Amino acid sequence: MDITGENFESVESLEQNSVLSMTFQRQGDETENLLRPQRLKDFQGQQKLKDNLSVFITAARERNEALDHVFLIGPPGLGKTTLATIIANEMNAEIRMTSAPALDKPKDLAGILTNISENSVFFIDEIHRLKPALEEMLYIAMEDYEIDWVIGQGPAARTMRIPLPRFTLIGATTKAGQVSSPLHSRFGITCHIDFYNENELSGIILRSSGIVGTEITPDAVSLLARCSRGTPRIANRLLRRLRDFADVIGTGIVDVDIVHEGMKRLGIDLNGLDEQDRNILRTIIEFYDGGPVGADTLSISVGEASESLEDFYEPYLIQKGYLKRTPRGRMVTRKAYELLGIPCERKMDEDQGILF
Ligand SMILES: Nc1ncnc2c1ncn2[C@@H]1O[C@H](COP(=O)(O)OP(=O)(O)OP(=O)(O)O)[C@@H](O)[C@H]1O
Ligand SMILES: [Mg+2]
Repeated sequence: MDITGENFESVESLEQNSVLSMTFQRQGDETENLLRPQRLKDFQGQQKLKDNLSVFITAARERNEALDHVFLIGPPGLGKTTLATIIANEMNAEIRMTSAPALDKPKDLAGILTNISENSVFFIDEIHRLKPALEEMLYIAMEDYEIDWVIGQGPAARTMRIPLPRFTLIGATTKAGQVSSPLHSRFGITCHIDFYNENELSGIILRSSGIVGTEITPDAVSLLARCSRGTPRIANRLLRRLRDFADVIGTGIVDVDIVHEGMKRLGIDLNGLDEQDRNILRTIIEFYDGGPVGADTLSISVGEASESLEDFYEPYLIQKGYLKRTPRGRMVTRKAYELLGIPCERKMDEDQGILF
């Protein structure tokens, strides 16, 4: 590790910078924070995950230990950051938040690790983007609660081991496949967060409407849940837009008519698909005869960054059975043709609903 004694001086200020940049980012998300549950009991859905977490948290608290390191995996907006905050709250622990792209040099990470308090939570978002040198430092920190520090340069250089307080690392990622296995294996608790079903989303919409003070009818809650893409962040965002429509063109109450009108105006269908979702499916059908088409080619064709195509659009289209990822590229299914009302002339594997 190439941390020199003179770099050590600046470690603290750098650490403050990376935490500061996160603070600014989070200030922009005030409404989201308002709706963010703070306790496990308010976190809707994901029952199995909550039950397990609750056991691990209780056990760690009773032993007065730091919780084992937690790895949170799931598409954007499903509650990774929320869960990290909840875990810290339930552990009565301090939380430090940063994201891997904000950690540039090993000293940035060392600065945070050497400044955290006993049993606190350290949250690293987008952990798949951690640089290799930092990842190596994290291995030792997670396992031995120490970091290696090189003092001096050349032949006079010597390594010092600095002990760290016991802490809980929470790493979050939308791309579990890009996290190296040595890092993955050092997390004692792995949580996969899946898309939410309509019941769970209804619970989230009801809770949020109570917080923001929007009146919404039970039928409208269920309909909105269907249109929310299995994603709490989208459910909350759509609820805010529907509140606008209800206030300006309706009676102030979000009812089924307002949901229908709002979804029409926002270009969202009753499966929760938006214009870009349909554009992706239509592009694969019309330009690539249903596929397969490579991810990079597809991203250029639909004018969407490959990151958001892979992290945001594809997981839901795959989960809903409109798209498949195959070794040769992306392919649409029969369901996609049906959705768009395009006759399919290619043969289908009836079992899998895919073209061949
Ligand atoms: N289980 C849940 N119950 C209630 N609200 C939730 C739940 N999960 C998420 N939310 C709401 O959705 C919003 C987005 O969640 P969060 O920011 O935790 O997602 P994320 O997984 O961290 O997304 P990203 O990958 O983009 O960072 C939160 O502000 C919160 O209000
Ligand atoms: Mg997040």
